[in-house]
Amino acid sequence: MILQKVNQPQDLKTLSQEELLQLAEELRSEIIRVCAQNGGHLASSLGAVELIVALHRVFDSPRDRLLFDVGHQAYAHKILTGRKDVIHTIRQEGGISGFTKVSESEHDAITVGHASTSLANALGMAMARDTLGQNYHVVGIIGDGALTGGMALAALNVIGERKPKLLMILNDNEMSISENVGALNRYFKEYQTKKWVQDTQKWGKQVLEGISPKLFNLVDRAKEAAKLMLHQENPFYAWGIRYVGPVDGHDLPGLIHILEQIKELDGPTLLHIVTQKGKGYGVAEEDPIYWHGPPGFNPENPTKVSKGYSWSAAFGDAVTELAYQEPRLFVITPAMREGSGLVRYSQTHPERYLDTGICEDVAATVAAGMALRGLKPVLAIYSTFMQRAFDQIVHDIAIENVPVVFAVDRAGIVGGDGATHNGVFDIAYLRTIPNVQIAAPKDALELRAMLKKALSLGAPIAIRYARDNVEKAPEGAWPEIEWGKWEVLKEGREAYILSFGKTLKYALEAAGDNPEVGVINARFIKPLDKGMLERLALEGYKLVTTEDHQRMGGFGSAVLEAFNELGLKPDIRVLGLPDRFFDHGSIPRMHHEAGIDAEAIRAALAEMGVGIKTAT
Ligand SMILES: CC(=O)c1sc(CCOP(=O)(O)OP(=O)(O)O)c(C)[n+]1Cc1cnc(C)nc1N
Ligand SMILES: [Mg+2]
Repeated sequence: MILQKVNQPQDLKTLSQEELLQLAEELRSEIIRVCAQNGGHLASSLGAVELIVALHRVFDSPRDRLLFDVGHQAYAHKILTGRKDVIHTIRQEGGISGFTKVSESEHDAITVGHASTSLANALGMAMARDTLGQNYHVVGIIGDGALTGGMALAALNVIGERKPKLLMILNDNEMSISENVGALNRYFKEYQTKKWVQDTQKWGKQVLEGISPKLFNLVDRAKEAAKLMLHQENPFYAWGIRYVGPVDGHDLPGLIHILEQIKELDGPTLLHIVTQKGKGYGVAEEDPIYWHGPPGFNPENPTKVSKGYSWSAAFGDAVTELAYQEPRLFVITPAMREGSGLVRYSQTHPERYLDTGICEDVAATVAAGMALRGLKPVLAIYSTFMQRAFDQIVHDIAIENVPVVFAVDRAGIVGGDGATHNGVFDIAYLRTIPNVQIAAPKDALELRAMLKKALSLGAPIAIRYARDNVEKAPEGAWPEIEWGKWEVLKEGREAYILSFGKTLKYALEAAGDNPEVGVINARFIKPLDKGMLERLALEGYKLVTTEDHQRMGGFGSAVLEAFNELGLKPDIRVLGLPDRFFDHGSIPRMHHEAGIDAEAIRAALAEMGVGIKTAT
């Protein structure tokens, strides 16, 4: 086993070409083994194996900085940089992160999980290096999906102007999570199929094989001039960035060779490599969408498992039905078709479906434009990724009360993806924006009721739901809902627990059959049901609020502010996530640690002296 001889990247420097090829296969097997055990980003990591081996052969991490965009494709990087003995803990409680993480290793140049940040970060590092008179390589590795993000494209614009010595590697597998979208993606798809491009590549590879880096530089300059004369429409030229490729991203010797030849080139260079997502593992090659991030599986007999009926599926079923009733409904996703439950909708209503690519900011403002001109847009977006659209929600939607409905998925702690993916800030940042309303359904029926009502209200409305399974609502069920009114789920003689969405189950568990304690489905977070709040306070009830959201600025904060406005001071405890990040791990355990579960609610009730009685 070659991997036994490799503990740090410098151990790659002495391996022969055969040993490097063998190492790549061993890394592939290890990635499959670990993902079979833990689940994880299998297809992306398999597709980046040769690239990562070549990078660590040619460059000197951690002196040279390797920045992986999103960081989900970096399992081989983790194994080669001193973490092979802990790779089996990836995404597990107390284990290593599923993404690169600065605090985890000196070899992890950036902490990521959200897409499109690597190039801006790489520019910053290259400029720091040059300003401080230091000398090391900075390499930004970005996927074709992440390159659809505005941050990445804007960074290219600045890089092309500043022209630092910087290597960017476009890992192009024509996939995001779904098939990739966008004009750049289409251009390169066509570009690669052009006969003259393929012939030039072949000729170029032969020529480049046999020449020294110095001569490569001369050839490169001649090629640049020729391409400019041919008015090569390659967009990277417009950005003033040297473009090299496309080359085979699984040809390990070829990759090593080309990296050695371009690593010393001055100015910004983009190496375009073509890879296959899922490379080397049949099922993942055939279906890179399912195997992008599968749950655990049997590596000998890998089969797809159903993850159960989720809130995402409930949303997808609801909009698919609604679209038949409402011809102006239009659904947008920023590159999360599968994750947001929209596969069936995209097939049944393709003419009213848009995948913008990984650009939540653009998606929000496109929705605004649609709403301004008479459509009824629904933007399906994860809570955490909606953070990318904060200004667009204020500037393009809320100020003019533009009617966009946000279907906010993954609200709350999400588990294996960890801190970069938890959806725990949306209430805090949305409720401060005038005109924006926030609702949280308790089940699929209430989701349907809220969705249909929201589309008739003509206002910006966020409907948030967790990463969780839910009972399927009957087809054709469109119940009414009294907008802005909470729902008493259980009467109480002395106290009430106010909660919504996922934490309602903790509230009901804490109340149990105790006649002293009631439970209210506080399903409208903005506007609050102030009439209910006033009644509860005036009638002297003790109150506990609980939410799977930061305590600071969350629902509980809103309730406290409301009592302050009402001039009322009930005995109340506000439970929510403490002021820290929650990494990957078990959701129930993190809820317990955060103090928002049934045990914490009971403790709060006891602290207020609420009698723990059982029904007589
Ligand atoms: C992990 C995660 O959350 C991923 S990985 C991924 C596709 C990336 O495609 P790329 O071509 O860059 O890489 P590839 O998988 O190797 O093809 C998306 C959309 N997401 C969700 C997502 C959505 N939106 C933002 C801002 N960041 C992320 N990470
Ligand atoms: Mg890709």
